[in-house]
Amino acid sequence: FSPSITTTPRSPTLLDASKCGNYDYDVIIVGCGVGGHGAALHSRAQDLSTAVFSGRDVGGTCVNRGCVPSKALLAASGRVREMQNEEHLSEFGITVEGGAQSVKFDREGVANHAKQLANRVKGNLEGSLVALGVDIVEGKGILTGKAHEVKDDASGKVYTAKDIILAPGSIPFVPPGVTVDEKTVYTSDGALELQSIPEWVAIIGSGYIGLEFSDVYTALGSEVTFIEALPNIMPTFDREIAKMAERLLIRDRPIDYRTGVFASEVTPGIPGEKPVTIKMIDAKTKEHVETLEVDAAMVATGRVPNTKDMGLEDAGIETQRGFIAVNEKMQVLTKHDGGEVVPGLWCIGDANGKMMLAHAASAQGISAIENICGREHVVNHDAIPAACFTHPEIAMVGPTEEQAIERAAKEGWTLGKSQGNFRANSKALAELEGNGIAKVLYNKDNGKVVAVHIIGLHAADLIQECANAVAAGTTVQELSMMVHTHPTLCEVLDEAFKGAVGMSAH
Ligand SMILES: Cc1cc2nc3c(=O)[nH]c(=O)nc-3n(C[C@H](O)[C@H](O)[C@H](O)COP(=O)(O)OP(=O)(O)OC[C@H]3O[C@@H](n4cnc5c(N)ncnc54)[C@H](O)[C@@H]3O)c2cc1C
Ligand SMILES: NC(=O)c1ccc[n+]([C@@H]2O[C@H](COP(=O)([O-])OP(=O)(O)OC[C@H]3O[C@@H](n4cnc5c(N)ncnc54)[C@H](O)[C@@H]3O)[C@@H](O)[C@H]2O)c1
Repeated sequence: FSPSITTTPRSPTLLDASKCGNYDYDVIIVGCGVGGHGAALHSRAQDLSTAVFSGRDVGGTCVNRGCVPSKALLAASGRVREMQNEEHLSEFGITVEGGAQSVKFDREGVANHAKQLANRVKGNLEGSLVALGVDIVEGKGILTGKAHEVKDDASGKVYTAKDIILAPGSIPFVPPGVTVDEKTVYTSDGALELQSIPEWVAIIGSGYIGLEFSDVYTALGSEVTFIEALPNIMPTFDREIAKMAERLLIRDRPIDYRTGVFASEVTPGIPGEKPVTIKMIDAKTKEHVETLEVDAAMVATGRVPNTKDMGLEDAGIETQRGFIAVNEKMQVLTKHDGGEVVPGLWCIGDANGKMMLAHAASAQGISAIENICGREHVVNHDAIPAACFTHPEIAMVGPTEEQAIERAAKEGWTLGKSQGNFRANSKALAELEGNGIAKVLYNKDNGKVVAVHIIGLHAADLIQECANAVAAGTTVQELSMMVHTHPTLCEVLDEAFKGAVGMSAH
């Protein structure tokens, strides 16, 4: 996540709050993750006096314990995988003296790369806030129960603002019965420190986090067993893509899995002395099915909002499993069903549960500020892309094919489908990465792109063109006439767009 500074730096704002009348600030933001940071930058760009409560955690999950360090681990481990793959190297005509297996890595060095990158991005983030004149309050912000007020839990000082944006983010969800010691049984928080590379690690949950870490672990030499509660592995992904991912990311690697089972009891071990034990029960019958003894277990079973102890009850706000209800404009509602708008209170990012992605949090922050400024704005969540940074990557925008079929039937339009292939793409073949597809789903009646799912080299970068198309309502007819650079991976999409209108790509 790279912060962009878009306005002229100003001096601190506390004393020159010009628009906020009787308040200390125009806007106070509680939480300084990417959501809070995005909101703060946009708030200053509108010349609003702005303060952020950071809870001593500038950058939040994404920068310190999420996107940034995990991508550093994936980058380093991906290189190890590639350089140790003798067959792959020999196809390029490359040999490594002493054999590809002589390529070594240093666990601490890899871990340091992740840590240093996180610190660097955190510093950049903090620097951008300071340069723009955002006041940073280091403590935690707690609603006092009186409108427009936030208390600093460290000093007890109360600050006021015309508008308050809650951006407290999320923390790992640990299912009941699972004991985490962050050494042998850990969440992503512990895993990112890469304290060890276990010989055999069980990963509980086959979502984004589980998949990305299976990529890191297998590249660094571990064997992985997935434990997934739902009947399919990778249950939240488009089925066709998940099947292909199973071939590319699971079957060819030292990975096996159990599906339809809950990890009901997980007990930490002692490295080198006592294994981690994992009792599994059938997801339907709840009967014990198996007990595994492994070197380590990673808990990747989703995330829950970090909204405890921030004074929500005192402010008359009822949460659902901790999630704060918001309307389309990001205004906080008193409750999830039939709640009323709480004036001057907004919630963005993971805590509102709309979409747990860094760029979604930031986009919601910008949107909230637009609405605060009186310019009505609604984020189109259907046009927000997502990516899983495995090797190869998986990326998508819009509903899965299964969801799109349902949507088309319900709304009465015809679903079209067209595919581009990496195996026919010159750039992919030059990289010896011919595995993968790009699937474009569109509305046959008006030509508009509904969703795109890609698995293949640099899918995370390729998806942006598709997200822009969904956002702008571009049709496959228009896309098929747009010129794509040759030779690039973008031509995989060109093939799919052209295929949708009966043209053939070169
Ligand atoms: C391992 C991992 C990898 C990920 N990879 C990606 C990825 O590649 N791409 C992607 O888009 N997303 C990724 N995510 C998800 C992404 O990190 C989150 O969606 C994003 O961080 C949400 O931003 P946020 O601002 O809502 O919350 P957070 O980043 O969680 O920030 C909230 C901040 O508020 C602070 N806070 C909480 N309460 C208070 C309070 N009362 N007062 C002051 N401060 C408070 C918290 O300490 C935290 O610093 C990943 C997550 C994980 C765990
Ligand atoms: N690249 C990215 O964009 C990225 C990367 C990592 C995380 N994230 C975000 O972080 C959030 C959390 O990721 P995640 O992978 O933890 O959650 P997830 O919701 O993607 O996947 C969790 C999986 O765990 C399974 N599960 C839950 N309880 C279980 C149990 N007791 N036993 C066995 N399986 C169980 C679920 O069925 C599900 O498949 C996601 O919402 C994602 O948006 C994004």
